[in-house]
Amino acid sequence: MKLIDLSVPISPSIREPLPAKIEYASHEDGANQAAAILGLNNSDFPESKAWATETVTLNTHAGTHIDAPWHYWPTSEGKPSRTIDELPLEWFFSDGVVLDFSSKPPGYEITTDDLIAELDRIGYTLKPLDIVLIRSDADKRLYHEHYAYLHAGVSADATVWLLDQGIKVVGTDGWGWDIPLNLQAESFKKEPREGVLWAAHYVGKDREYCQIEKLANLDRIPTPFGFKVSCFPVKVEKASAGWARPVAIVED
Ligand SMILES: N[C@@H](CC(=O)c1ccccc1NC=O)C(=O)O
Repeated sequence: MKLIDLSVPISPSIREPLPAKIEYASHEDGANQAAAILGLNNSDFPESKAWATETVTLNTHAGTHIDAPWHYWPTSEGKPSRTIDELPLEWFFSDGVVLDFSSKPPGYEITTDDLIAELDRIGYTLKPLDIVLIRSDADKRLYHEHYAYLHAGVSADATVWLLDQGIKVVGTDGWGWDIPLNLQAESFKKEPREGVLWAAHYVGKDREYCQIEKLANLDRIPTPFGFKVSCFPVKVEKASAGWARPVAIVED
């Protein structure tokens, strides 16, 4: 069995609007802290060393994470949208499928026809609860200053089509599921109209689903299907997303 890490690190080096902040406390800092809490001297600990810890300030959408329906809109399918802590675990451990759009340029909008053509090419028919992973190789540009703008996105129609196949969890190795936000804004400013800004995300108003953003290493999964994906989100109370460490599980 082979396990493939599909996550990016939580790192301040990734250029995001709200990047991660990590304050590292050394073993010496830990001895000082423990001494203060316990009424001891730091020198009471061996070599004045105790716990190393980190304090992380992190938006729920920074790093590899899973969006909950609440992220998209206050309601979904006519009910209050579910938050990340309310979703069934069964959605996050299932058969995986990689659809390869790495030959498409950054900013390309993937259509329903593109999805159907790629499924045809790999010879696979989607079934309910498959986890569909969109590969654009944007993770290879993870430390680029414009990383957030350098992926192929999925159109609203194509998103609806995936959900029509019974899919509940989709994923992308790009910064976002939609085409890059700068292209959405440009198009809207040229001709203000509905269906341009965050179009695919808003599909979640009518159809309950989750999307994994900022995946990595989809190119390392040896087969387009015939593997499992484990991607349990961290249970952040009442939150619009939870971080995850998705893994592809490939049997020998
Ligand atoms: N990728 C998400 C948004 C996102 O990641 C985000 C949204 C608001 C504030 C911070 C975010 N991520 C990290 O800074 C999107 O495409 O909408």
